[in-house]
Amino acid sequence: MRLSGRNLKCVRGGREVFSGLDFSASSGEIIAVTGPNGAGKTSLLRVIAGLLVPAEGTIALVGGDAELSLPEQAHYLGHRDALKPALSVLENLAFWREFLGGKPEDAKQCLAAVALDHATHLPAAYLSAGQRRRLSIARLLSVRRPVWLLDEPTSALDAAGQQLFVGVMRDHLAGGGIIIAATHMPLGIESRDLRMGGAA
Ligand SMILES: Nc1ncnc2c1ncn2[C@@H]1O[C@H](COP(=O)(O)OP(=O)(O)OP(=O)(O)O)[C@@H](O)[C@H]1O
Repeated sequence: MRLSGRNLKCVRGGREVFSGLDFSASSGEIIAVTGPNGAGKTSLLRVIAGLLVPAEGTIALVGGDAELSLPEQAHYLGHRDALKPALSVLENLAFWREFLGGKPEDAKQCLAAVALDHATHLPAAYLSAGQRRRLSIARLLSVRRPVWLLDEPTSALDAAGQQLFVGVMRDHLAGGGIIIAATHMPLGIESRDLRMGGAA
């Protein structure tokens, strides 16, 4: 499987954020998108996820499921955790499994992978920032999709959480997945760098 972007241009609010941007990643590869505030890292992830239309350029996923679009084969984890505060940990995961469709994985196992299985019935409103992030990471595991688009995935994670997340990423890559992660911090895993320029 190969995910690539060619000659991508992104314009937001009438201002060019980036142009002439190329990238490619094959199964088992992770790209760390780095650069200063405002460089366009989130915008690039949103373009790949199909949430923003590029002003120019193309994105292709070769070797995926021909019946599905790229957004249907990708998980987008934004830097804000998309959780419903009144629902419990387990109910939040159930919501996402329903929303995402496809074959669901065992919810308890997904929560165990991020060490949240002790808090399944706690309302999301009561979770700490790091626990909310762990629950968002469990969403990546709840329905298998080959492409992971991650925005500051390690923010709010403590050292143990970061270590767990490295294991989660390694398993995904070993299974032939692709990860594109925007980050200001080292991911703790060998990655290729895509450096974006621009001013704050
Ligand atoms: N909805 C919007 N309308 C207009 N401009 C926007 C919008 N969203 C983002 N921008 C602008 O696009 C540029 C790129 O923003 P983006 O969030 O992609 O940067 P980033 O590299 O992810 O930054 P950070 O490191 O701060 O997260 C910024 O100048 C930002 O102000």
